[in-house]
Amino acid sequence: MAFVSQLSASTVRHLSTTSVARAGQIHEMIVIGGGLMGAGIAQVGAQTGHKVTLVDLNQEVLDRSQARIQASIQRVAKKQFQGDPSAGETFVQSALANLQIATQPHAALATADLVVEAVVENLELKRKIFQEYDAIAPAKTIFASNTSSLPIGDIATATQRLDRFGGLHFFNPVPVMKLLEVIRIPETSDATFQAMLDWGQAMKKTTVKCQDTPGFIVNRILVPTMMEAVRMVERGDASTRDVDTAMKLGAGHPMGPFELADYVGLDTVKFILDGWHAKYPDQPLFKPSDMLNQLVDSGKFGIKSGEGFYKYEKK
Ligand SMILES: CCCCCCC[C@H](O)CC(=O)SCCNC(=O)CCNC(=O)[C@H](O)C(C)(C)COP(=O)([O-])OP(=O)([O-])OC[C@H]1O[C@@H](n2cnc3c(N)ncnc32)[C@H](O)[C@@H]1OP(=O)([O-])[O-]
Ligand SMILES: NC(=O)c1ccc[n+]([C@@H]2O[C@H](COP(=O)([O-])OP(=O)(O)OC[C@H]3O[C@@H](n4cnc5c(N)ncnc54)[C@H](O)[C@@H]3O)[C@@H](O)[C@H]2O)c1
Repeated sequence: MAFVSQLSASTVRHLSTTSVARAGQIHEMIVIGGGLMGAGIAQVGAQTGHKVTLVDLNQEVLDRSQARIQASIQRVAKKQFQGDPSAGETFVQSALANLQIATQPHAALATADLVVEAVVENLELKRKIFQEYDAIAPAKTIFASNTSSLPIGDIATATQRLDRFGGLHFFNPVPVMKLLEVIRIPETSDATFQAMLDWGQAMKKTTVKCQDTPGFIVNRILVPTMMEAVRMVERGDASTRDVDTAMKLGAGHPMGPFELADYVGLDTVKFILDGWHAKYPDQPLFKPSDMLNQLVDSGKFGIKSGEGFYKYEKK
């Protein structure tokens, strides 16, 4: 004890990180939240040979996640193993064998190398979950959030493992989008950061590194771009359809800004924008928009509600 008290704070931090899952050694992972993103992360983890436990609130949600994962793995297999259906089937079966679902994390947490959180975008909920997990997870376990817009540091401070905390931001649809943003807070240790980068590679994603700043890289550019498109339409400078056509054919984007906003959900876009505006009121790029607010107020959330900037046929 006397020996420890003589060590500098940085040495203590270094010692505490020696037990972190070493680079390239993340085999067992837990994904919290089996919605759109969590199901995709769990799927890719299982497809790439990780032992995955997907945790959500109840069995009904988990059954829906599992069905979505199964359908998506079939699509991946069809594409990857064209002309060899039996190899495709082996791929599907071995991926599914790597995936467990659970309403409680305890059993999996005893040996997990990594926890990736993908529950709804709510700071207090994320903090509460990580605080609970922190009390039971072994020292080696790295914690990460897939948040789109919340500061990683604000989530991490609910735990005692700031050196083993970071951001792992995936893109929708996770099985298709090749990018993974790996985010560090000032306290993230080098060993943790390297382990997250190596894991991104093992997940067959291309990783980029970013500090804990609003929107990281992609959303910091996408959200203001989208809002600039909305403001153009609000001013009557161009139509939504023409802006989308222009950005697809003139800038090579797979979706125009309005199509993309409807795809990710207008409620999500508004939530992100309002959060950033509240935190940075002088930043004109984050200014709210009447058009976006009116759509969300009238329940027009995009594809998921049947209408946003465009109308969609209900499936
Ligand atoms: C605006 C800013 C707001 C920010 C909000 C925050 C959001 C967040 O933080 C960041 C993001 O995610 S930002 C958002 C980032 N996201 C973007 O920017 C997305 C931009 N969009 C795209 O890249 C394309 O439009 C898609 C890939 C979505 C669809 O591709 P498409 O060609 O238009 O249509 P297709 O014919 O249907 O699909 C073709 C093939 O893709 C495959 N496949 C598809 N889904 C699959 C799945 N779930 N599983 C497995 N496979 C799947 C499949 O092989 C399929 O072939 P199949 O023979 O049919 O099986
Ligand atoms: N949708 C996107 O395009 C996108 C892209 C990148 C990142 N994200 C981020 O990923 C996270 C999840 O987004 P999503 O679109 O998958 O949301 P979603 O609403 O589809 O899924 C959230 C899931 O979390 C579950 N959940 C809620 N409370 C829980 C708890 N206490 N324990 C376990 N599970 C719980 C819900 O039941 C639901 O299944 C958010 O932080 C979001 O900002 C979203």
